[in-house]
Amino acid sequence: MTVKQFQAESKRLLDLMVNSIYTHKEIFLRELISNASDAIDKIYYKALTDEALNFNKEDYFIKVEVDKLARLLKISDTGIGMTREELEENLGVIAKSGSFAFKKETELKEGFDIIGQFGVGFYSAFMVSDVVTVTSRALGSDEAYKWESKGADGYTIESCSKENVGTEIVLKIKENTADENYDEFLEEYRLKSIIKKYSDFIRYPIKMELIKSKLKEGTEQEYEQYKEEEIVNSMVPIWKKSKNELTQEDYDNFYAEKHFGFDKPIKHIHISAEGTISYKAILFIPEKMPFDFYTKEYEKGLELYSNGVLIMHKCADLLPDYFSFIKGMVDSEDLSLNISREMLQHDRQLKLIAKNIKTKIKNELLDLLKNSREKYEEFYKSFGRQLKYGLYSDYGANKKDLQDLLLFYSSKEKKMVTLDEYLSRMTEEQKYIYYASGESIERIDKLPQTELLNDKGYEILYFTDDVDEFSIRMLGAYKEKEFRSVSSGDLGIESEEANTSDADDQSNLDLFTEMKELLADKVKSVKASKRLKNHPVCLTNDGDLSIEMEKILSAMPNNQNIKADKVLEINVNHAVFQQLKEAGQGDKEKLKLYTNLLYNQALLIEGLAVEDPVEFSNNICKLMS
Ligand SMILES: Nc1ncnc2c1ncn2[C@@H]1O[C@H](COP(=O)(O)OP(=O)(O)OP(=O)(O)O)[C@@H](O)[C@H]1O
Repeated sequence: MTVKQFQAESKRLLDLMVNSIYTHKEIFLRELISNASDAIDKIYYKALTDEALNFNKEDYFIKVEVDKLARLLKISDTGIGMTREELEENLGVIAKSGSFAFKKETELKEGFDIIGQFGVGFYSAFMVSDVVTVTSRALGSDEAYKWESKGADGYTIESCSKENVGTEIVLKIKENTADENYDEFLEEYRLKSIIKKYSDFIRYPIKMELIKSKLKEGTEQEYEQYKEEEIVNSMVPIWKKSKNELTQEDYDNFYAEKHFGFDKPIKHIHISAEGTISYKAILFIPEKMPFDFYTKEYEKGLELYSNGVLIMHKCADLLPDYFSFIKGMVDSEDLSLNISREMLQHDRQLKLIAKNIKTKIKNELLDLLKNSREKYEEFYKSFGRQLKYGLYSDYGANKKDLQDLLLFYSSKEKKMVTLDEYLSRMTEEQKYIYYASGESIERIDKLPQTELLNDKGYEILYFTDDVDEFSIRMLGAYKEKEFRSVSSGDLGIESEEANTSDADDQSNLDLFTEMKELLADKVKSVKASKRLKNHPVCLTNDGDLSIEMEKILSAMPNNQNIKADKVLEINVNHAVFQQLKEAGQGDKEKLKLYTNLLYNQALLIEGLAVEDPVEFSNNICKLMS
């Protein structure tokens, strides 16, 4: 029998397969089952158009059988089969229109992960087997042919006999090597789990003979083994069912079965889109944060199916980072099974799907916020931070999409509020949306900087998350209202307060200049406060960087010691100020002591560390004695 040569392209691919060190070799089974399913589809469609043909669903199935001793794995189908010519054409020539050819030789040599990047169809069988034998009888033919190959050296074709129409692929599974275990592909239970994982939703039954054990009749402890044929796949994908056919439990089960999370999702989104793009998707909004969510290990993405066949476990391109918590799957008939990861990024269909999904998720979240506030707040506790990251990532490109999903604690309402709710309560003369940053609600409650605003009855949003201020800075304004920190130099309040009347008289200004000199570059200036009521001092900032941001930046690993420009504000109506004034008029030592004490108090209130605790404590003693 003459050995025929493969086409050059096919030979290259085969070489790669035979010598592959790819770690997910199990996908060969997905590829073969997918081909078998396609072959049954073809008969099915023929039957739809040809009255002479009857499609009897029970006659159509895929079967996976193992002969452990002989190291053989057989995948057979009752599909359309192949003629001799088709065997030559389909298996001797690489069918891919260029996905493979488009990679340059050099890239392939450098270990380009072709298998991971491309579904590779039939040839993937050579990753796990030494010899592949395909026996096929085409629909309408009495003859059958056997195609056989040991890999890149070529293949043979001869006629043979086969009882039924269809194709049988027998793989001679490789022997184990020091690094690779091939025996697993001869274990029924391993095969079953591979089928469940990748081909669960193939429309036709995938049958396997599984060894089971049962109690021997008449005994109480003796077991005997027997074989039983089982359909391994569930066949109908839940996403292809209509929404009214499904219960909440169905969705919850699907979530659990797919290992999307251990919690119960807060909401599912079942999409069935048709039109310019057609796809189906089931997405979940989880309730609890996965333990690794805010670590590098966490991988975002959705399962991607092409017409019921899983092509990618985590397709990251389907989700923007700020929705990285979303779990689920997408199935589209418009996507090729063999699309590469690289090509996916540029795939127009996929981009459209991703855009569509993004809008749907946003709308569902808005709906949750509007109609199930409690649930939304629960969700926000876990993932609000991610939404806020989304605000400032990509240079704020997504801020419009995300701004209405934000929640902050309100000084007035004593609960989480949206920016829109804040706006609805603003009075006409209120210029800005005010916020205060701090470690916790309790701490912010006590911040002296909030006194004036509270007095005026203005609502303050509390920023307790370290991303808050950064993301709000990116947002800049909400519906044309700018944000303003309670610590910022200008609060935009026309001061009709009497307490500032003598604040700027010359003697005070001289005193402040002197205090500034004593504090040197610790502060940018010392001045009379317009915002303090009961507290003697506070720190505010002059410039873009707030004190809160300074704290966050200095806690980062690559701390560059960036400092906010601090202003020490003094309450000129406070009893302490009189003492300070008196000290300033002659007792320089006392002025130094008071200035230091006040400055350190302001640091403590702000949650900043006192620079020299020993000196601070000595100063208190000095004051007492
Ligand atoms: N079990 C089968 N029954 C009938 N024809 C088959 C079978 N397996 C493979 N073929 C034929 O061989 C061709 C090549 O298969 P291969 O898996 O390499 O690529 P493909 O299936 O065309 O591509 P894709 O995997 O992207 O669908 C198929 O298109 C099909 O015509």
